[in-house]
Amino acid sequence: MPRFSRVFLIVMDSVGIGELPDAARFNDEGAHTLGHIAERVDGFSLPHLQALGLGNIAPLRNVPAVEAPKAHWGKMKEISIGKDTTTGHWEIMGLHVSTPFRTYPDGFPAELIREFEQRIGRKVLGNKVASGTAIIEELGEEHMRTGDVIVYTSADSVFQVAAHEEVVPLEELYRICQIARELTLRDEFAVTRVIARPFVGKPGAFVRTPNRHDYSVKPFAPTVMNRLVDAGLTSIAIGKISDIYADEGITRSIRTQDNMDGVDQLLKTMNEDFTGLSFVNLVDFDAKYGHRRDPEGYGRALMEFDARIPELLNALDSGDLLIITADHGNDPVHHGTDHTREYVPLLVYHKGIAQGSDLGVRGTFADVGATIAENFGVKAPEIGESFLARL
Ligand SMILES: O=P(O)(O)O[C@H]1O[C@H](CO)[C@@H](O)[C@H]1O
Ligand SMILES: [Mn+2]
Ligand SMILES: [Mn+2]
Repeated sequence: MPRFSRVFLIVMDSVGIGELPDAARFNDEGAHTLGHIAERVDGFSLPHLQALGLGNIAPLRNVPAVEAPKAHWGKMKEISIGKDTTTGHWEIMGLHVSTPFRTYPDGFPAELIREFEQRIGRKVLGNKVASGTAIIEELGEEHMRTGDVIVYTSADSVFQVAAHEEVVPLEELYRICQIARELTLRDEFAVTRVIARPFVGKPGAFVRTPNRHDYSVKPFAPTVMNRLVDAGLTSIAIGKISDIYADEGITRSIRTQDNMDGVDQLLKTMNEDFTGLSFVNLVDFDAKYGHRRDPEGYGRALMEFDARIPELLNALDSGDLLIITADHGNDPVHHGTDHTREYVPLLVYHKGIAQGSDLGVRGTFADVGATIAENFGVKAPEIGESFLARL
């Protein structure tokens, strides 16, 4: 019998809590996603996360440490060489990404673009590092005129294809991305994720739609989620989770529209009878506010999430475990528009905690995966130390 029959895992995408010791290697000295938002945003407060012990992890303006946190608290270090979503999530589930994913700071090689253009029957615009909203402003009009697709990348290992939904119908864009996926599985053009980035609207007022779709490579080894599925347990993926793990180790996948929908879907699974994991990624923090360097928007999104915490806690049964964490930072006051190399917060709650305890600074994100593995009695990942006995 597992100690907890259901584990609910929430990744607040990009909600980092201060620079990692090796942040300088990533040009991220001084980054502090939560800290800088708290400093910057007037009226910022997170009363429910505060009650769980968020302010006990690190000093945050208006989110003080509390005497008796309702949850166990700590922060976790990333040992993998990377600060992208895939690396962070794979490490959470027990993989050490020791060879960084290949990136393309100067755009993709001409041979790849040529072959891609031939295969899709359209030309390419852009082919450079860019912010997704900026590049559609820059090239969207030309794209609408010519039908050429916009290709861009970032500090992550991503091949992103942006196209207007009325110029390139969604099915075609997805087909185009399948072709890009095929081409970038080759070693010489390796890319972790191909992402369809459809948008709508008129020049000067383009908006991206929720029809984004990611095509990720499969994890290079079985994750804790694979072990759960192999043991006949349930593994529910909500939001981007199925994309991030390329459908590996997942028994059911639920798409979401936004953060609040992600919380709604997680709550629905709390009303279901199952044994295993229900795992949600809340991507708006990162995609809508972190990359856009919008601390106010980010702060509001955090407060909106905070307001849902009581519902989540109430929906839990006595045999449930709730873990809240993140996958990397994305400090909205940091230079550039990319992720930041940070610790991630760790809050662990179940019914019947008289007073939470300090789980300390965890050596790897994989401590979460190791805990889940031990709880369900499946093979432990090669990295990570379970904190199950501390709960
Ligand atoms: O600027 P946008 O298009 O949001 O892209 C961001 O989203 C990508 C995937 O999460 C990241 O690699 C970053 O490039
Ligand atoms: Mn992420
Ligand atoms: Mn991101």
